[in-house]
Amino acid sequence: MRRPKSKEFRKQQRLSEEDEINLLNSWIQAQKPDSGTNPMSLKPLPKNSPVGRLGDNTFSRYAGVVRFEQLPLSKKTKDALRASKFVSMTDIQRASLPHSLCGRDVLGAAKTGSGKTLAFIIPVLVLDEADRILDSGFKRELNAIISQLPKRRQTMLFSATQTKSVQDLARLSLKDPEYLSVHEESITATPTLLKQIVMTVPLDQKLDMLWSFIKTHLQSKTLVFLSSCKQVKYVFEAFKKLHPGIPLKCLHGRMKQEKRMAIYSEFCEKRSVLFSTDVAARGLDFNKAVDWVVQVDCPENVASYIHRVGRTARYKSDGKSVLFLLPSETQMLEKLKAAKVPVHLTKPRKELLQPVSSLLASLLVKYPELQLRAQRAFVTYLRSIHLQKDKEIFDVLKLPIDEYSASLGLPMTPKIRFLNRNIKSKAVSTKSSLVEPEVRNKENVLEGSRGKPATVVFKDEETENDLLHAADTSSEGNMTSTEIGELVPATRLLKKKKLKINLHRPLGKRVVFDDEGNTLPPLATIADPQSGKGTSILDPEQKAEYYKRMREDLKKADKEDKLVERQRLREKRIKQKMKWKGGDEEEEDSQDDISGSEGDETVNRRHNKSKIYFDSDSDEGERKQASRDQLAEQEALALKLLQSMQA
Ligand SMILES: Nc1ncnc2c1ncn2[C@@H]1O[C@H](COP(=O)(O)OP(=O)(O)OP(=O)(O)O)[C@@H](O)[C@H]1O
Repeated sequence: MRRPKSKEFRKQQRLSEEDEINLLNSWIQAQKPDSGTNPMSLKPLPKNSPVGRLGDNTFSRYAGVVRFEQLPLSKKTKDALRASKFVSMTDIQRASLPHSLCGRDVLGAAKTGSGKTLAFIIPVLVLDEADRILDSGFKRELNAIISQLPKRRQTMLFSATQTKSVQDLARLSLKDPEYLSVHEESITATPTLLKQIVMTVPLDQKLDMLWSFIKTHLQSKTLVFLSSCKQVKYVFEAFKKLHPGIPLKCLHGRMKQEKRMAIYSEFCEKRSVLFSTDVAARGLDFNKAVDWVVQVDCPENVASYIHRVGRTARYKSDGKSVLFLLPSETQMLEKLKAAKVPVHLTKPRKELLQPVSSLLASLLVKYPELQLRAQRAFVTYLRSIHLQKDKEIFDVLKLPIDEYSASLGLPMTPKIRFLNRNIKSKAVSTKSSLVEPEVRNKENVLEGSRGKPATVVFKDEETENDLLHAADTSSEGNMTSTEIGELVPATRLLKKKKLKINLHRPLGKRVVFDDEGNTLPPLATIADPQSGKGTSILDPEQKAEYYKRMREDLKKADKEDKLVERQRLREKRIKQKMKWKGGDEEEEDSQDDISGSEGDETVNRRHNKSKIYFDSDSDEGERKQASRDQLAEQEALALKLLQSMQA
């Protein structure tokens, strides 16, 4: 048992802490770097040169040093850094720590994964992801926080895509902040070890493409970005049911914080695919490297792109990313280029495409709740495009909605009310009539999905360079719409005929034609004494004979039907028994996909399994009885019919 520390000991400790603070303060004040300078431009201290107090009032220089040990930090902080194996500082830490330690406000800009967290954690503090926090979406929350802060304070703002807007900074009352942007001279805005690929993919091929990517990268840790919670939920649930051979997980803003943390830790530890919204786009450092970042839906702007891809290739690791761009979104390439983001435009190849739409369609028949998810995913995607600010890139009117709906496995295109309302007026002037599919001109809507049948996809991991077939150009090459069309033609075009119901058509009349093509009234072949067969049937004796034969035929057919039905049920029973026997193994195999994704679901599945066993058993009996009843009913009905005809 730990003995309580004596009063005297605590006093001693307090005094020595006070002494340490006084010493640190004197050191900080004596060696303050000049305001407006970047300490990185100073020479590092020579190795083994003394650190701390050198004489009565002389201290070692701490601006420009490279090791944490050389900074005026408390013993506790230094011990913790050493224990975490942080020895040398990164650029942003070297540049900002000397200023922040002497109490100055800081505006820090450095690439993703470059160590900004420690740069503010050490002096503490903080508004991280500054540009996002200053976004209008967080206005109320930020104002509430600021109202609780003391007037005299030190403020530091950090981001990989820093804001310099005077208006934003005024809101936080920054006082002469030190602007420290350590990668401004860099030729790229993203980490050097990040390999970035862009592919144009028509909307209705996105899921085929994603599925193919996952199936060909089973050994990778992959982070997939989609634009809404509902899309994340649908793709996660549907793909999970298809068992791709790698654990799947999902993360979105509707999850509780504890659940998010659990998924985050699991993803850090295990090779898996994480489907996420932008909730995972910023600040998250997955400590066991993410191999691939896949952006299925185009990010809202370049800043968002940079943060998303920044989840891989962190600090000194390498990483890869791929962005699927719709043919109508290729403007994004120009914006990335202007922001110094080096992307390689890659031609997808057809050999490895594994279409998933038909599998999804079968799943949706089997699981009605999944169909609901698919409908929601469909609507929220269109809404997200509709709400995007950058209209140069995002144009909901250019989307092939019927094809997109079919690609999600949906049997019918759901109604899109918000578009109906907003586009009605525009639809008059625009050729693409998204809200009125029956008059839509296919040429306009299927932009980029014309041409040869399925090309596409990804390369196997081991032979990656062969699989990701480099395009003629990098992002510099402008693509014409014809090129785009040839590049990624549609996997399939599901054309739907609009069925028209003619309310005025005559009802209940069957038209019969004779050999010359003349119309005859219904049942004329039986009733007309001149028409061969009909004559004989109307003869009473022959009629009786005819009904007798019919009855016998019916009985015979009934017997055969019963036999076939019995055989079918027997086979089904045997099949089911075999399935139950082999069920345990199958369940274990599928655990891989289920475990980690939704913990409680594993338990539910186990429950369901036994439930299915008993339910299906009793179902079988009921079904047998029902089919017997049905046959008896049909028999009785046929007899009744014959009798009434005889009468
Ligand atoms: N001085 C250091 N020495 C070694 N590793 C470091 C050092 N500083 C930070 N790291 C490591 O680098 C990785 C990235 O750091 P951090 O998460 O702070 O990046 P960031 O710049 O905040 O990125 P983002 O903009 O994406 O939030 C982390 O795994 C962190 O542990």
